Amino acid sequence: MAGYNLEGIEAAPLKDDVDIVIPTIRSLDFLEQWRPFLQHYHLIIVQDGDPSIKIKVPEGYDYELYNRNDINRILGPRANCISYKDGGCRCFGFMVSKKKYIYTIDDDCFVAKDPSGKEINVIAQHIKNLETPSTPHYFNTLYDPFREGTDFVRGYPFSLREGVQTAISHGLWLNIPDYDAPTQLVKPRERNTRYVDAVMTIPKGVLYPMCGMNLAFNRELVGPAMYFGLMGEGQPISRYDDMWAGWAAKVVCDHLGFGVKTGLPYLWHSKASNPFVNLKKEHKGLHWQEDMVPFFQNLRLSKESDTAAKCYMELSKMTKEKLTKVDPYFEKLADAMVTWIEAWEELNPPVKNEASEELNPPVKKTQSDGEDVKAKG
Ligand SMILES: O=c1ccn([C@@H]2O[C@H](COP(=O)(O)OP(=O)(O)O[C@H]3OC[C@H](O)[C@H](O)[C@H]3O)[C@@H](O)[C@H]2O)c(=O)[nH]1
Ligand SMILES: [Mn+2]
Repeated sequence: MAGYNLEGIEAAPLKDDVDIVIPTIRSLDFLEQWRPFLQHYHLIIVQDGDPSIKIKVPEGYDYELYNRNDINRILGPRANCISYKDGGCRCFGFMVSKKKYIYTIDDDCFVAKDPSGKEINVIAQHIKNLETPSTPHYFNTLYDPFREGTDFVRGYPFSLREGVQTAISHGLWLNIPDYDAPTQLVKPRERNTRYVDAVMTIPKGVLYPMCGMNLAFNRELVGPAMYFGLMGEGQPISRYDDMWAGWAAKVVCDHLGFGVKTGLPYLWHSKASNPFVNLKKEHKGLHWQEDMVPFFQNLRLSKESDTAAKCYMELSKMTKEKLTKVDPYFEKLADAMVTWIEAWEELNPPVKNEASEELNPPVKKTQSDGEDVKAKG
């Protein structure tokens, strides 16, 4: 055993170091079922769509809620980098958080059970994934060597067994799988009933389709690279928010020496969005991904890019240079990537050392109707 025994992790691990970010355009009733696992954590709710609609947050949760008016007020002209009418708006929550870890979940996701019938504590598993090293340089055939009851197999070089810091933990889904519209159309009744008891590191140099439905990451390592793009209303593409972020964040993690894991935990995805609507939203992505994926596979970031923010600024330049020929949209996206980093750095100024004057006061968060956003419970 490689020495990380997190099996006994308590029900609400690191509750002061995690923010739960939820994009919503419908209802938050799903939080009732999550109380045993999520109620101890602070929520950042990003309300998409019409800001005049009042979203009800179930009693007992501590939260901040931001609608479009709040985003416009806090970011000013830079708000135009945050998607409207697309789940990608969630990344605003990543930006305003001050915590080390983010867990983001969709509002049609529920608690799943493992094969023994035990309810799955997604946060506890994501924290285990993030708090134990990844092994991107050499594949361990017994999967995650840092889990209880497994280890590195014969032939695994000892020089590589320390692993690297884990930046992203990508969870999966029972019931409705995250299929694209064409697949959903030809397999409307397909349900994922297969629970695979494994966590594995995605090897360095390999991309993957990151889904934002059940996702956790270390904000301090990779936050600036987790921009969910410019999608939704007014844009030629939607539902590629998490894909763009996943490709970008993976090349940044590879470059900075961080790891990405996928597998456990599972949640129960309850709602199949309408495949015909989805096809309209994502059809350009189905074409463009044949160019976007090779773009990310072939790019090389410079050694001067030694932080996620610097990597992302370099990525923006490369996006403009290499993808604008695919569609002029990518020039607009490249500019939005720069705006995102500028906004991120304004809301998350570098921490000054003890000797210097007071840290910048945190961004004042108030709701659009003027009352202070208070931790509500
Ligand atoms: O205009 C919108 C649409 C949705 N949301 C919120 O985003 C979450 C995902 O929405 P939904 O469950 O309807 O989409 P799915 O097809 O199941 O999700 C996949 O595709 C879209 C995203 O990339 C998502 O991460 C994928 O899992 C949900 O919380 C909606 O309320 C929104 O804010 N604005
Ligand atoms: Mn869904």
